[in-house]
Amino acid sequence: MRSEYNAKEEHSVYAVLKSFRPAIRGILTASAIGRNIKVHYLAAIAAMMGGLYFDITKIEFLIILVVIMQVICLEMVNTAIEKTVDLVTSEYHPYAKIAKDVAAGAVLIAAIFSVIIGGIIFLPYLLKM
Ligand SMILES: Nc1ncnc2c1ncn2[C@@H]1O[C@H](COP(=O)(O)OP(=O)(O)OP(=O)(O)O)[C@@H](O)[C@H]1O
Repeated sequence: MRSEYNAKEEHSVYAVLKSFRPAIRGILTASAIGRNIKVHYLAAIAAMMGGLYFDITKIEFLIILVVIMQVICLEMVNTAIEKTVDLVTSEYHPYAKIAKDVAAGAVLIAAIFSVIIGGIIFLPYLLKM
């Protein structure tokens, strides 16, 4: 009976809303401590304003939004991995190096592709000016 009651509590709307709190705290913390994420935010704002200015199509705008979401989420995961590695060791360790380098590499790949995708979308509009 007791476990059934707990399950109900855990699945209540309040419990679901409460579970958002650490997630929102994570977004704010990553925004405050991350240097690169601020650059991503600026690029995201510029891309969205460019999209509005050039009146790009709905599909193009959706692609821009997906790319923005991808880069920002990867940057946050990168920060989480960096902090986890720092928590585990402050000593030099080859595995720590691999973990941090691979996480940073994932962000770099996403950022490079976002520039390419941005170029493919915006270049025709820029050339028409
Ligand atoms: N404990 C460690 N062992 C081995 N190499 C490490 C270790 N910590 C960091 N490194 C190396 O140094 C690089 C930079 O790590 P650092 O933690 O300073 O991250 P960062 O990229 O400068 O990010 P930020 O400045 O946002 O913290 C890593 O990519 C990795 O190659």
